Amino acid sequence: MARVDAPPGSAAPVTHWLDGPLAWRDRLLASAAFRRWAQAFPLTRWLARRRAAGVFDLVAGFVYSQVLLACVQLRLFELLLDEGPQSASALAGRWQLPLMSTERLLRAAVALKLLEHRPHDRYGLGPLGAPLAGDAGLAAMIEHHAALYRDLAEPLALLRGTTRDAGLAAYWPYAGTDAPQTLPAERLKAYSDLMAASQPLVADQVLGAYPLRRHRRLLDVGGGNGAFACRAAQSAPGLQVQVFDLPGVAAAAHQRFEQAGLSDRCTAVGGDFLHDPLPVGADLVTLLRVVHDHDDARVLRLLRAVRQALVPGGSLLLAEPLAGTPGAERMGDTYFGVYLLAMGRGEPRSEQRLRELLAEAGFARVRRLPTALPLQASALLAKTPDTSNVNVG
Ligand SMILES: CC(C)=CCC/C(C)=C/CC/C(C)=C/C=C/C(C)=C/C=C/C=C(C)/C=C/C=C(C)/C=C/C=C(C)/C=C/CC(C)(C)O
Ligand SMILES: C[S@@+](CC[C@H](N)C(=O)[O-])C[C@H]1O[C@@H](n2cnc3c(N)ncnc32)[C@H](O)[C@@H]1O
Repeated sequence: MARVDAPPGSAAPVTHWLDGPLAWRDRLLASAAFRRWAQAFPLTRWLARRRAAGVFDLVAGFVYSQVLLACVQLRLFELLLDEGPQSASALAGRWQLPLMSTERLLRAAVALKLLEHRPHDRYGLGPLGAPLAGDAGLAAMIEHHAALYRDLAEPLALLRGTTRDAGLAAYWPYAGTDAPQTLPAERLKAYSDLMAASQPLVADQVLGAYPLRRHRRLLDVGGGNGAFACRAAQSAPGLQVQVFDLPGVAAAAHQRFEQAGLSDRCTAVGGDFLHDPLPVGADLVTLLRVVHDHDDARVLRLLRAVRQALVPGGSLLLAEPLAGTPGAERMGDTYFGVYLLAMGRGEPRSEQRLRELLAEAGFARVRRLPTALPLQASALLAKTPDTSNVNVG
């Protein structure tokens, strides 16, 4: 259905032939009498129950999240994986928590499928808890949400831009300044460590979708403290890898390369990718979880700089969660839409919008690389024209 916008400044109401039938449907669903009928009538009861459960999940979502946070803070999933099923009293003793509240938490986690009841009154991992056991990236992300939830405590203040406790804006200091290269190293460390911890979630998708062996030289722009660069170098033994990030972050990447014994193939350059020239000569540039942090004007500047830096015929691999991902719509428009609003800059973009920006920056063929779990990252591969990089606008 095409969206119909009122022309700017016009007061004439915009209508569509579907408005009438949809208004009728809305009034029906909003009617308590209809809902009473639908939940009592055998043929519609299942749908009424499913809708009610859907609404309930929206109402209770924060409670679910905090049950999960308590499990993560108690390292419950790792414990059950390493030591097997446990009784409530054993866990209460270990955690020095009252037995009653331990049981309350364990039963809450069972209902959320994080845990399962096991024979002899014990608790084991459930189907949603088991994948979390030992996943340091997800655990770090779950613990990090405390800052997001502080910003969300008053959602209307967030929408009006009057939030008092700017948790995420302070956490991501580059989003609130036009001089990010002057940020002190200690303000870069917390987010860089979180990105490194959660980078496997992205690297698994990217490297699964696009093996790097065909490339000679990779430039990871906004590459953080080098976690992806190390994975990339390990996945393709002939590859030279360079990270470009803010000076304090690039210094941390340099240290990581030394510690990993990869300094002969991995290097790091510090600078501001919106103002400083990028190192030239790569045949592949990666932008992983970078573009959605910035508004369109900055993204265009960045994409043009990337195009300049690439050798003719070189490729750009852009990976991040996309808006409108089928089956993961809430991840893009709800989660990242709100997250980036709280951060103070950027937006989740659809594949179509990214294609437009890439075309405007002078990239030629763009194709979607299917990733195994688009919820975690989608990937687009764009090519520079085979001729030299002149006139990139
Ligand atoms: C064999 C048997 C018994 C059954 C077989 C049935 C079967 C096949 C089951 C499948 C089991 C399975 C393999 C499950 C796998 C589950 C997985 C992989 C779950 C993964 C979940 C990932 C999640 C929830 C990721 C969340 C990511 C988040 C919240 C990321 C946040 C990122 C942020 C905030 C980034 C910030 C950066 C910025 C600022 C936006 O630039
Ligand atoms: C969300 S993080 C992603 C890091 C990494 N690509 C990953 O996926 O783990 C964005 C990165 O872009 C870097 N960045 C933001 N603005 C920058 C700028 N103007 N110049 C250089 N790097 C910048 C940040 O320091 C940070 O490392």
